[in-house]
Amino acid sequence: MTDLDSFITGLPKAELHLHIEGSLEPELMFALARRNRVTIPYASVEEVRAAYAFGNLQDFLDIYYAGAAVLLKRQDFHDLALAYFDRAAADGVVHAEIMFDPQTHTDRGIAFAEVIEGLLSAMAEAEARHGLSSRLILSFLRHLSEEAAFATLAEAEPWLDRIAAVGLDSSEVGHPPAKFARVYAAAAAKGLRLTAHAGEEGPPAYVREALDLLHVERIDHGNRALEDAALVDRLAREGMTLTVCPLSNLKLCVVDDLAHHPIDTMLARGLRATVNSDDPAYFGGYIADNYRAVARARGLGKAELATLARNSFAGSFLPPEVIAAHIDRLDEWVAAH
Ligand code: HPA
Ligand SMILES: [Zn+2]
Repeated sequence: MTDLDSFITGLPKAELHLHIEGSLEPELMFALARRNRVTIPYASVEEVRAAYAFGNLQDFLDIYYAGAAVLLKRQDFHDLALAYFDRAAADGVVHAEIMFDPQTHTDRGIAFAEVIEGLLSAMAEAEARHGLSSRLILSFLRHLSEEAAFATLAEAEPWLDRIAAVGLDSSEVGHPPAKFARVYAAAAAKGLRLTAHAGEEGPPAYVREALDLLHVERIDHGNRALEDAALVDRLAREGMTLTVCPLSNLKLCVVDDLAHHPIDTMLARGLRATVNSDDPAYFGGYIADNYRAVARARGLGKAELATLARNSFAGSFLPPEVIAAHIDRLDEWVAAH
């Protein structure tokens, strides 16, 4: 390991953009298919990995939703999330805010309780095992209706004290944030924090809608905001966090080459960018792999990497005093390395 590799692994960091269903490794997919007697359209782990070549977001989503079919029981969601937390802890993650897509499961007849109780028990175990804190982000599937999102929010009611925020994911183009303005207002009224995917494939106007109509506190991805200079100035002025996912951007053809990834441009323009893994089992790397990939491709040094990690705590949904303590510890760690 080079000095920069071990700096990246050891750097205390938060992960803010992670779909727990996207952390389903092919090995676990096979194990759960066997355990639950679910048929999957692959003969081997190698065949699964070979299928992970995507031309765009929808290519990926089709395979990602199909993979989730092996998740049936509380224990499955627990095993899935604990495997992620073990892997994240090894990458220096001390806090993770994980998204889950209830509709992917409830639409298959799985009870909301099975999904969330499995995730919550893994979160408790991760805290005990690694000292890794975590929060849940309930994400609405934007290709489904406003009515379906409202129904999902209603199903979540008994667990609202254990859900930090709502998010918005799935097929972006054709499903603008405006479609969910009323759902987001209802979520905010229930005390939930707000984030949404915007500007991954969708235009800068979707990022503006997320700000103006959803009143989000962070933007997931946000790459295409860079096409609009006035929007960039606004995001910088408002200190908006962008949860950027470099290997995802490469695999989903949001960038053609990591050598052209805009992460350092974002920092240079004063944007509060962070680095995250999105769907690590599908995109070829966990969070430290993402830091390493952009560090190599864009020549980032320790100071920029520390800024990305500092931004990850600053943009989290933790209370201000907890954020301040994380940043103090990070700064001490950086000074010693
Ligand atoms: O990167 C993503 N974009 C939109 N929806 C998603 N669901 C999982 N990952 C993603
Ligand atoms: Zn995402």
